[in-house]
Amino acid sequence: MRLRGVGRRYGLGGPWVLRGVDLEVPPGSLTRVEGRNGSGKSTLLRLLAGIDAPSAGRITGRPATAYVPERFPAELPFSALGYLTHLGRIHGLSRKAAARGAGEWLERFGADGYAGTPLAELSKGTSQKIAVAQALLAAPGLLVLDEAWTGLDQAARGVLDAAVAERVADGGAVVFVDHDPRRLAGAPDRTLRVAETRLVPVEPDTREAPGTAVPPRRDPAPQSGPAPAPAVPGPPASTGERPSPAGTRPERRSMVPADAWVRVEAEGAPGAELPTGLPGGAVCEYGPAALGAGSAPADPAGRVVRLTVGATHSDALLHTLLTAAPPWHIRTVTTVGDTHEPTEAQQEPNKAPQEATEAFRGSAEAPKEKA
Ligand SMILES: Nc1ncnc2c1ncn2[C@@H]1O[C@H](COP(=O)(O)OP(=O)(O)OP(=O)(O)O)[C@@H](O)[C@H]1O
Repeated sequence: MRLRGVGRRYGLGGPWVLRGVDLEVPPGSLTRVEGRNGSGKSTLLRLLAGIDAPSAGRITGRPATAYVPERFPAELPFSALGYLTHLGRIHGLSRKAAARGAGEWLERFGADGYAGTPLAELSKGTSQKIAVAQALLAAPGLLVLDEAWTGLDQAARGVLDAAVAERVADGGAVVFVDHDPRRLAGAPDRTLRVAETRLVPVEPDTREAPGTAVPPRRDPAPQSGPAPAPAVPGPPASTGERPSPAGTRPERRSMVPADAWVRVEAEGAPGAELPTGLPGGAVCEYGPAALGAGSAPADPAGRVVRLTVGATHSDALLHTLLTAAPPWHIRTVTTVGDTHEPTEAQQEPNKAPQEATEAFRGSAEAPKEKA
């Protein structure tokens, strides 16, 4: 997708919020947008998402696009499942595929217990899960996230981190804004700053040190169209380099107490072996060939592992799993002993609190643990 000379101002003769923006958004790229409050980040993201039109310039080559707004329209007269199914249909899925995708994403975010709940009755955290799920379920070519992590609990943020990595690895483009400068740090191909109506690239060496889990894409991203000549070109093609070893990165600031534990359940490809030297001395309860097998039964297919690690090493562990060759699919991320992070149970005291911090349920073989 390309933006050429794009400008936006509100109202006739109003001041320009954006002006002369030239930008290429290639497939398989991850772009962070930053800038001061009121600088025009959301304006740019709405233009990218196609829900607002430029006052000047042109946008061409838009792929199927999904958008997570800053504020979710909670007043819509739908249940959570009905809304997601409806949105799936709008994104072009068949009714069956939309309903299946809606159910899967509700489960993955640990919100399947609220499938029949009207949107207006959902907590802020669950509403945000629905807002994110509606964007993810059609696997869009362009995913635009405006502060999408805000309001999500720790486990759901991990699910979204993993979903972003999956989208980019599948050749989708992701553009995001987040108030936390460390969000997906180290993963974006580029960071762009909105400043005084312009969009300028941020040099990597002026950025804060990285420290989170989502890896750069693993595969070279296909580049399409003629070579760009914009002020802000697309990110360079992947070199196919392996990311720096997990555990060498500074740890991400987290609301999870340092003495909490994080349990990760991951599924490998047939024959996949766990990377050696897992960060933080991760304890494997069960897995292929009963790796360090404990009391829990091994998954019959031998492809599911459950790893427990100190919270300060969880990002590095996720990073290691997601960047393994072949990568491991993250099934659940459960915070154990997290007393600070709001859980669904805490947000919605009248609703069933079971498995409150579970990102999504494991298979029938996977033994359940109370967090
Ligand atoms: N619908 C609108 N009508 C009029 N002015 C608007 C509208 N939307 C945004 N603006 C103005 O455009 C400017 C940029 O707003 P925008 O929300 O894009 O900034 P932002 O960088 O996302 O801000 P924040 O970080 O606070 O979310 C602001 O001055 C804002 O008041």
